[in-house]
Amino acid sequence: MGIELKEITQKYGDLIAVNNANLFIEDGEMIALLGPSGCGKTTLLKTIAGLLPLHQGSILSNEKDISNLPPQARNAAMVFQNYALFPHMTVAENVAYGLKINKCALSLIKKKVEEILDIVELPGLNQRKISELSGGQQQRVALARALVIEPAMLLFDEPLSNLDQNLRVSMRRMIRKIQQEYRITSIYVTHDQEEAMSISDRIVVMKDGVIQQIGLPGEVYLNPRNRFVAEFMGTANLLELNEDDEIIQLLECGKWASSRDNCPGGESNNRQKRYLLFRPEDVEVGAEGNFEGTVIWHETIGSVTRVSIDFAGNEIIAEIRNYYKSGINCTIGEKIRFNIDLAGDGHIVPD
Ligand SMILES: Nc1ncnc2c1ncn2[C@@H]1O[C@H](COP(=O)(O)OP(=O)(O)OP(=O)(O)O)[C@@H](O)[C@H]1O
Repeated sequence: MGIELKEITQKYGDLIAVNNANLFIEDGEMIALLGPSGCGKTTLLKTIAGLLPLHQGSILSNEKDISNLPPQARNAAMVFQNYALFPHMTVAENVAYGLKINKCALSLIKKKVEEILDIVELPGLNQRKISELSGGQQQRVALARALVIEPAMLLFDEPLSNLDQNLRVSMRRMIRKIQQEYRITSIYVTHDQEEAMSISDRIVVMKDGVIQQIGLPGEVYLNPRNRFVAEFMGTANLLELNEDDEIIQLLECGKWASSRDNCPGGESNNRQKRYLLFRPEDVEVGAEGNFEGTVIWHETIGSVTRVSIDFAGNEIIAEIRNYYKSGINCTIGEKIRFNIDLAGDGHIVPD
């Protein structure tokens, strides 16, 4: 089911929680709503679910206006951070709940519950009480309960926030696999850019109630529309440009200078601050580097080492792969040489 949000504005009293949101979600697509706490993600999700009355705008589902339909008529299922399960009921009773409400035959309920528990990899736990399950298992039950009613739309509100890192990774793979297999149109709210990138077809980045950018994960990462998106999507090296683009001259990068008219930031108003953006993986540390800076700090986690370099008063973060085998020596306070690869996806971004 395709969903279209048209000029949605939501308010709590005087506070504008969502400001003129426009978005088209394709049938079977998984969209991540990404942004910091308080930016309006949950408000937008609840609005789509019908849990909040619409202040302004409209919601279309397969071109039919559903703006005023009650939640139960929208054929949507929600999965929340806090699982929202009935603790005194068994796993099977929790999963069967929606089917019972829909007055399904008992034999069908039993079959469906077993099938769905298999899909979320919880076979054989039908009779366990919710309180006897781990957090990860409880979230799988919540997912099973959402899936079992075969919704046209799945809405996730930070469903993995309570789980540890390893479980989050395995759960998000499971969610993505099921979502793709059954092609359920889905919206996934998160403040974690890594989760958004890994789970979705497209990402919608929000700030202060306003959609900042909509795009494929790679697009939003490589070509952020502004400084906020650049920083929210991962570590960003941002060198502020003065009116003469002094830093570009300093970098002596003709290729970059000639490509900058093609990027959105390149056309921005001159009075607005503008930055040259590149990511840590675009900085190549090595003795033959054209530039020199001073090491401020460095840390190694697994195979990746991050080095912070003071470069003409700007802090640049570089990434070194296999530092221990690389022969590169990072010592705090010592000079280090590096190159910056702007040829591919370096960009000028406005504030
Ligand atoms: N019921 C409410 N009454 C008044 N203000 C609210 C209500 N719910 C949310 N808000 C405010 O609306 C804004 C958007 O909140 P919302 O919960 O949609 O953000 P969010 O991006 O989902 O945040 P989080 O990631 O912390 O859940 C915030 O400023 C919040 O304080």
